[in-house]
Amino acid sequence: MTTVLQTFNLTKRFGGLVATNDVSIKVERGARQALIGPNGAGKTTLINLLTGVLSATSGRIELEGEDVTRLPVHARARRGLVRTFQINQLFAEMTPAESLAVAISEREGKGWRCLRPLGKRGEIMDECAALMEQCNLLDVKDRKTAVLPYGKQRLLEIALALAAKPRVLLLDEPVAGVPDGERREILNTVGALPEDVTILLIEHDMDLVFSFANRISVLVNGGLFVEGTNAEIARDPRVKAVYLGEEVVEGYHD
Ligand SMILES: Nc1ncnc2c1ncn2[C@@H]1O[C@H](COP(=O)(O)OP(=O)(O)OP(=O)(O)O)[C@@H](O)[C@H]1O
Repeated sequence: MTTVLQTFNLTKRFGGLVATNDVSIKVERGARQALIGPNGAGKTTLINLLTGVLSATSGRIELEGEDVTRLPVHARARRGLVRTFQINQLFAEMTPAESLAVAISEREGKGWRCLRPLGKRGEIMDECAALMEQCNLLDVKDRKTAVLPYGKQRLLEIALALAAKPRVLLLDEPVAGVPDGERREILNTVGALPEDVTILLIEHDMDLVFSFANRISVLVNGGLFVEGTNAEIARDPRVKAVYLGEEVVEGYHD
């Protein structure tokens, strides 16, 4: 197996608080890996370190063997390390079709010219349509993002991340805040993501974690507490203990 993303003794301090404590994790190519942990465990901080939103106090991050620890967000994204991001403010006035056309066009270095009937517009529109189909957005493609159901907005976040052609996709709580009736579409879309895209999922929803991931890393107090297959994590009494009786891994069966 090839390691795509790896951290070496990664540490982040905020004053006296150690939010990420000496974390060394490996993500293999094609993995479906989940990052879980109780509130305040350091999940968001770790993701922000991986994407470059935060800079590490010490330690190293490698993407496909290349040291990216000091690279800015956009340079890591260009190398294929992409996260879902909150669209609510960014693209509120645009339709999914327009936002995706812009995202694809930006990736191709063509800026906003895609909105004019010029050049490779046809190819961009084809890719746009394919992404909307993949992410269940065709039925809302011409509606303003601001008025879309929340589940569709989260799907658009995934589609926009896919438009960047990620090699590693960091999915940040894709069903957080989504009403029950809209979750299935997201679970299906996430479940059908292309196999060649490596995925690290941060999630509180254990149904999604156990149905989607094949490897789980548990963070506690900023440190990597335990890592293993779904079955190993589900039966590990230490994991149950750190969640202090929350209904976390009870529902999982081999
Ligand atoms: N910018 C910051 N300044 C100071 N402390 C911070 C900052 N960001 C995070 N922390 C602290 O770092 C610790 C880890 O926070 P983080 O948000 O990474 O945890 P989390 O696992 O994502 O939590 P949750 O599941 O609640 O989102 C917490 O104690 C938090 O208060």
